[in-house]
Amino acid sequence: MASKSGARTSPDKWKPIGSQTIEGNFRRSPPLQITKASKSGPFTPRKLPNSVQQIALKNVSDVTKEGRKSLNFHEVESINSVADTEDSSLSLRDSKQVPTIVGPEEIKTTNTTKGDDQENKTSELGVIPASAKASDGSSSLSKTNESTKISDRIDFVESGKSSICRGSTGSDVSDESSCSSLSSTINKPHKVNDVRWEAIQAVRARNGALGVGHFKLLKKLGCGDIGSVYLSELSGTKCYFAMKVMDKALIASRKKLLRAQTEREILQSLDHPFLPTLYTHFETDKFSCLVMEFCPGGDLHTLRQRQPGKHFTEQAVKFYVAEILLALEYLHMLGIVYRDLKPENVLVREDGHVMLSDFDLSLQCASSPTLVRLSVPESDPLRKNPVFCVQPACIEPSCIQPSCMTPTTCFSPHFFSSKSKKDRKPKNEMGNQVSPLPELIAEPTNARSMSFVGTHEYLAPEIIKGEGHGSAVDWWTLGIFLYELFFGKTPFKGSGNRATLFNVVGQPLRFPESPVVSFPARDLIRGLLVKEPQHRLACKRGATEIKQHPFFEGVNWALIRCASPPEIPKPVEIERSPVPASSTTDKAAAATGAKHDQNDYLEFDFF
Ligand SMILES: Nc1ncnc2c1ncn2[C@@H]1O[C@H](COP(=O)(O)OP(=O)(O)OP(=O)(O)O)[C@@H](O)[C@H]1O
Repeated sequence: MASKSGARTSPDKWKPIGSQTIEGNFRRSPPLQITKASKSGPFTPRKLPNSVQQIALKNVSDVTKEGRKSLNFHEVESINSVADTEDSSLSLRDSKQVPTIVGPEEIKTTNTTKGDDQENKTSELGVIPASAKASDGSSSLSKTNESTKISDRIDFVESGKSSICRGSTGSDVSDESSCSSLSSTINKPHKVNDVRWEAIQAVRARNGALGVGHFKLLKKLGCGDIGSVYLSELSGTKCYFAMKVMDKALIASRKKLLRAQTEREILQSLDHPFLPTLYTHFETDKFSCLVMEFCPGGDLHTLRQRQPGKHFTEQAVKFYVAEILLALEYLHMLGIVYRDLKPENVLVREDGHVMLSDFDLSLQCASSPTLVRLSVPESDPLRKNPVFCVQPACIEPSCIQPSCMTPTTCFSPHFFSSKSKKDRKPKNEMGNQVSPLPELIAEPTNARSMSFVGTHEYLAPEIIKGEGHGSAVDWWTLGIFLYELFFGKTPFKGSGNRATLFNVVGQPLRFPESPVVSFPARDLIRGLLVKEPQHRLACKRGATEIKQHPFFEGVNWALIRCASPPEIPKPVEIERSPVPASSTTDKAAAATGAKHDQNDYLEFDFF
């Protein structure tokens, strides 16, 4: 129950940065997720009756027409996997339209829900016809070996959908103790100076466990596949949070408990400047709630659309990609393959730095980060004073705080190299730079999944081809991400999702003539978008390889979080005045079953 006490708040007057344009902006469809159970033994495709497959296929087709949605079609477990993230489901990560296929029961539900729509969607993800056009019209891909493979993959996906057996590993993830990388929500050493963390701890110390009664829900921020997110205030503290509220019965009926659990467990384990903080989580009879850091700056997709030409400058791209790279490196260290990188999943914090959100498609597996000492010449001062503060360790406050007293100097100009042009190495030598520092290799190299997971335009070729994938998919998606931030579009987008998949596998990478993007930037994108994962940049030494690329030349990795962001969101306004009856918040409240109490806070009947 939302508190009835406290000053009056007008949730609809709350204005996040860019809220004026966010609503009007085109927002890509949320991800499609097709999932099949993980299993612990060797993968054996199972088939459901054709009729069932057709229904499943129709729903895949349905979502593929919608645009950029994540696919999550888990077919085989990963080696060393604690758990692949999903139940056996096919779902559309769309707040309005979320058909889900898990087992026969759920297919039935979906069938009912989708009704007439299904017929004309069947062909979209069916076997791709021999004459299928594979690109935006400029180039076509007739049925070659590659296209045959994609078709086979789609057939495989279809057959995979029919398996309703949840693998034995599917429930392992529930046991926190079974995954050494997961730690308690309480244990967040990097939050010691965080006022929100202190406020939460103070309530905890005073009242014991936190519950929904400690929060005022102010505004609905958005809706995902497994829950709705609300701006909330810890009562009496003026500390704001994003609270994700998940209807337990609903997610259970849609076989998404495992996804919700995966997300919670991953969030619990995180303590990194560019990843979300889970302040607390609690359950009511009906709802499961995650209280996270609130990002008032919206997501990077929306922010990009507000830029001149709808693309970021090189300096801005460098900043955002550097932060996301560190986040991915940290995740890989924890044995988490993220799998769903895209601008929509990158949220802009109050201070303009970014964080990667949305972990329900991630793969958890084992990782053994290794510190590799490179040979350093006798004369090198590093030999006497070796620098052991490798990148991940540098997120420790003790490591970077002293240098962070003047935040604006960390990124610009010192974030970048101050070398003059003539001091710079020729381009052909640039790729061979080797850092004398110890290198951390954080790749979960043994991770392998056969799941069909991600967002069409971001899917790595090995996922589409069903060859099994590992952490290299995150480096592929980083390449697409870079490309999109630079050019305002993704490189392989076709006229439909099927064409996009063909293009990813079969079309060469091309760059538009404008905007003009530097050679190192294009070189990095090329390195990341190598179709064979074993030849892709970072496939061997992970993020370390990418950090050493000339595009990031001069970046002070340890101090990025102290650097000046390209854009800082305006402070959040929360005007405390009555809410007009027709307000957006009222509509959100009506949609979610919430209503305003006498103080204009959202009050949830279901609590
Ligand atoms: N920490 C946050 N701060 C601000 N807004 C947030 C935050 N987390 C989520 N949101 C908003 O809520 C929306 C729903 O988030 P949520 O993570 O539930 O779904 P999603 O990102 O669409 O993906 P999925 O369907 O996989 O859950 C997001 O699109 C975003 O606009």
